Amino acid sequence: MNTIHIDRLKITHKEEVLVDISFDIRRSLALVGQSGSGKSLTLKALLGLLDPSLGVHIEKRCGFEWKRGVTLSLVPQNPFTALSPLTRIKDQMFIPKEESLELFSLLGLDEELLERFPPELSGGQLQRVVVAIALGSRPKLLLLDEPTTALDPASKESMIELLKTLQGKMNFSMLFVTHDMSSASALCEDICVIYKGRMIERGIIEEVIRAPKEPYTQALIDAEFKTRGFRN
Ligand SMILES: Nc1ncnc2c1ncn2[C@@H]1O[C@H](COP(=O)(O)OP(=O)(O)OP(=O)(O)O)[C@@H](O)[C@H]1O
Repeated sequence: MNTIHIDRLKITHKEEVLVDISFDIRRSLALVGQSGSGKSLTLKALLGLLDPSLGVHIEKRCGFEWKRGVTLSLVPQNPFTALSPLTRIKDQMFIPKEESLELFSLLGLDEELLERFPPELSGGQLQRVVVAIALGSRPKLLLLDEPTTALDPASKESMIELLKTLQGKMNFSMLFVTHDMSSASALCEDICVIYKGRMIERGIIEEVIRAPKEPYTQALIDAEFKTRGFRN
């Protein structure tokens, strides 16, 4: 697995610089920050899906050939709105049936679900279908936009374990965008903390959680773990 480098990703709106960051993705990187810190803009810029009113410039990106929907796939935040409710799941897979069956089996989904419409599935099942669709092109980099937000704690945990298993089997890198430190640390090896569009701290996630250098990182950790006694 190559390390993916993103060098000076800059997003502007008129005179204002909304995002200006560089980061490396080894196996898995969590981009963590509060609401409005620039996480979604960063993902959209990588996908080439930014609002045209915004300026975007990426000085350099390397590590693999960037092709949206082929080498680069997105697991969106909300599985309920990601799929067309009036189209059977099988007609939203866009890959041969044998490959859909293989992915469904890897994801622990019953093949009978392929015949159903999205509203006939649970939130956890829908999220796994969305992951199956994203993995259909065998991407090199999987972008994850808070994909566990809509799930209950047990489904959240099993989704994270599943993503790690799939990564081992299918060999892709992950960029996980979230404000949730506990999910970030459960899924990723590295972290980049983002504040107002700038990287303020990065490193191996376990080390950053154990000894954060920045008060902002500390506040994110406290917000997530304090009540559960994580650090005591
Ligand atoms: N089209 C736009 N034009 C101008 N400013 C924008 C636009 N889109 C986003 N912004 C601003 O850029 C900043 C970063 O927004 P972004 O959506 O990336 O935040 P975020 O970290 O993903 O937040 P959340 O966790 O709430 O999704 C915010 O201040 C937002 O108001």
